[in-house]
This record gives sequence, C-alpha cells and structure tokens, in this order.
Amino acid sequence: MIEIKDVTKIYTSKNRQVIGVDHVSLTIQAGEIFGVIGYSGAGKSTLLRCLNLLERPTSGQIMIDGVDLTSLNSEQLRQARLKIGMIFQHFYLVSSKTVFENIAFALKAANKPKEEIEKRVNELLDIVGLSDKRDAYPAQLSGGQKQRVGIARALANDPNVLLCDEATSALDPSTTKSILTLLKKINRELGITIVLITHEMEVVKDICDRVAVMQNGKIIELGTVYELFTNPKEELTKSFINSILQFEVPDHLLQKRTGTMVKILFKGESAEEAIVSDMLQTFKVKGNILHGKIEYIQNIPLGVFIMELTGERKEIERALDYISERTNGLEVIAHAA
Ligand SMILES: Nc1ncnc2c1ncn2[C@@H]1O[C@H](COP(=O)(O)OP(=O)(O)OP(=O)(O)O)[C@@H](O)[C@H]1O
Repeated sequence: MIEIKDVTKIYTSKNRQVIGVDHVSLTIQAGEIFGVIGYSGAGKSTLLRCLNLLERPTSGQIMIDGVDLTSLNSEQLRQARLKIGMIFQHFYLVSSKTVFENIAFALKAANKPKEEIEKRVNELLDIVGLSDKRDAYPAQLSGGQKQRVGIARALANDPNVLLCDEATSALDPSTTKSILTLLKKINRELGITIVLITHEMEVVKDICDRVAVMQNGKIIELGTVYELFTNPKEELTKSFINSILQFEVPDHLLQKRTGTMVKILFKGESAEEAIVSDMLQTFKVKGNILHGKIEYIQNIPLGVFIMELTGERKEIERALDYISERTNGLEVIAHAA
C-alpha cells in the first residue's frame, strides 16, 4: 500500500517559487492500477517522482507498506528503491549496450551474481516477449520494443510497485494497446501495484482501476474509472471524458431536424437491454438513430445514443418519460421546431 500524506513540493529557483504538488493526500491499495490524469503542468510527474523520492517532498510523507521513505538514510533508500520500478516516456536505454546488457545493468547495480543475472534476464525477456532481441541494440528496436526493454529493466529486482511516467505517450495507438496489455498482465500475474500518469483518458479507460484528476498541483476528483465516466463532478473531468464519449451533432443535422433530438446515456445492464426498440413499439413515435456507441469500462457497458424522435408532441413526451425511467441520463438536445 502506498500512502501519500499531505505532500507538497515547492520548486525554488533564484527568487521564484513554483508549487509542483500542493497538499496531496492519497492512498493507493496494493495490487491496483492507479492512474493520475491532468494536463501539462498539473503536477503529475512531480507527484510520481515523489513516490520514489526522485523528488524529495518539501513537506509530507510517502509511506510504502508502512515505511516512511522520507525518514530513510541513503543506503536504506537505495534498498527501498530496488522494490519500486519505473518506466519513462522516452525509455532512457543505454544506446551502446545490448538489450541483455540494459536489463542486466539493474541487476548488477543490486550486486546479483553472474549466473543469477543470466537466468533472470532471460526470464524477463520472456515476460516482455523479446527473447529474440536479446543481442540487439536499442537503435535496432521499435518504440514499443524499447518500452518492453524499459519494462523488463524495471521488473529486474522483483519490485512491488511500478511507476509509469507517460509510458505510452511516445507510441502509436496500436503499440500503446499492446504495452497497456503487457502492463495489465504484469499487474494481474505478478501482483505488482502500478501507478501511472497520463494526459490521455483512453489509457485510463483501458487499464486503470481508479483515477485521480490533477490540476494546479491538487487532486480535484478521485474515484473508480467507472464512477468518473458515469458521474463526473468537475468540469476538467468532464472534458477528459468527453474526449472519449462526446459526439457533437453536426450543424447540418441540427438544421435539418424535424423532430426532438435527444441524447441517452445507458449504464450497466441498461446498456445491453432493448429499451429503445421497446419504446418505439410502445409509443406512436419514429426514432432515427444519428449516433450510437457502447464503451466497455472495467468490463461494464456504458452506451450513448443520439436520436431524433418524430411524432405527436404528447407521444414524444410519453416516450421520453419511458426512456427516462429506464436509463441513467436523458438530455433533450433540441425540440421540434
Ligand atoms: N525541476 C523543476 N524546477 C522548477 N519547476 C518545476 C520543475 N519541475 C516541474 N516544475 C513545475 O512544477 C509544475 C508541475 O510540473 P509537472 O512536470 O509535475 O507537471 P505535469 O503534470 O507532469 O506536466 P507534464 O506532463 O508537462 O510534465 C509546473 O508548473 C512546472 O513548471
């Protein structure tokens, strides 16, 4: 378990002070995949780097499994850091060393004997699916393969925690998916707690159990990913979610409309039920679906439909009541002219 207790990080340069992290308290459970999302400058990197004291908090405590990292001497901290792996957006591999040597480096630093290093690196290459690239140099690898080496290196000393600093931001969407799948496998099979920072809601949606939204050094909203998707409170959270769920009705459709335009949000089981077709059979209205999408968030469906309903005003109102009682959000975008 990671406990961040009232952590503040203030950067001081010349006569200027910048607050990187502002009184953040947070508990991350062992075994979870925890995301921190925010725009550039929100303080995500600073917070993540406080977790292994790459940045030392100006005040507050970082407790990992009950041990306060800020109270350790340098040798104790070195030992504690072996159990906290980290991966980076730009990989930071040593270009003059092979894949094997890059991974072995982390084990040599922990004074492991040669035979153990050989065995462990081969195991790690197998875990990340790179056994055939053992003797390649970083320049001969794709971005996704470089990140796999980064992950193998981070796992070398059997960490309990893996910190991911925008680990997929330099990768294309399909490589991003494969790296996220690998991180999920590492979390589930090796039981490693993962803390990741990102500015992409897609990453949070695909992999995280819980997420914190950060702005100006503070956590402004926190919850399970499903809670945040279905019931966001803060404007910033809504804007991240809209990047995935939003569908703006094109102007020309709005102009042409003859009926009532509605947006319907279905959560959980209701997303899989035939509520719309039941409504169309029950009332004398016609429905034209303009947009429909079901996202699966933590394997729970969340559907969004935009429909135009035509018919007599009274029937439309009854149909809307029917939908409203059975779904989780009904928004009338525009009424009949
Ligand atoms: N070494 C530093 N010296 C001075 N100020 C810093 C330093 N590192 C970060 N900051 C400042 O702290 C604030 C938070 O930065 P941080 O890099 O943690 O944000 P971020 O959310 O990770 O953004 P990005 O994704 O752009 O890195 C910013 O105002 C930034 O300018």
